[in-house]
Amino acid sequence: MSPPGLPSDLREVAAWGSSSDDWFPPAEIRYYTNAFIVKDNRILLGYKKRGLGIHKYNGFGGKVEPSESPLDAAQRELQEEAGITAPLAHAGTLLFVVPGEKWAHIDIFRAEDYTGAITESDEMRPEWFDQDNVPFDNMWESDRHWLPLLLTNQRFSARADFVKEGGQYVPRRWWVGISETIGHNLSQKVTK
Ligand SMILES: COc1nc(N)nc2c1ncn2[C@H]1C[C@H](O)[C@@H](COP(=O)(O)OP(=O)(O)OP(=O)(O)O)O1
Repeated sequence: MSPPGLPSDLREVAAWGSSSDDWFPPAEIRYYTNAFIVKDNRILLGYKKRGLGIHKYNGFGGKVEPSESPLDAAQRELQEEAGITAPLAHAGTLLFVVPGEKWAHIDIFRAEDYTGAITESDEMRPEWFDQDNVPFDNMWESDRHWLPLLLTNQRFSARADFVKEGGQYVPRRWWVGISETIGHNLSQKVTK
């Protein structure tokens, strides 16, 4: 069964953590984006130089600003952080849950092409990886369970609960499912 916060019609493809631990309780939601370029059997990742997820590889993204749609924000963040534009398509969603913090609802996008020159920014150092050599040991721990779905273009929805201990995020439980009906209205503006 899908964990709270995810659509109910999902088929489980990966789960980790003790089912005797409850999922953390609801909190206010903040919206984020994350965008990946997948081209010629390689994936473009960025090494995060500051902020949430510092020193990890990830897609390019950040907070959805008021009056932006998730797609607007994903395009803006990709340009700001990697210097490129791309025909982004929605690939999935990830709920990142930490007790005492707002829930991060992350809309994840992918594209198979881009325009512009890939450029390092203050926040990210872009780097290509072969699809069979993704640096999972230097990424968020739950990424290894949904990124293969992104690579094979299967839409997913996932939840990852972490706790913050000594300034570090430590995984507690995650769950990944797939469905044809995932997603919300991506043209809808975020109002807060
Ligand atoms: C398990 O949790 C997460 N996994 C992955 N793969 N990515 C995550 C997770 N939690 C958050 N993220 C992503 C979502 C965003 O793309 C970034 C965080 O965005 P940031 O805080 O850097 O937002 P900006 O608006 O760019 O920040 P500034 O205000 O510093 O410009 O991490």
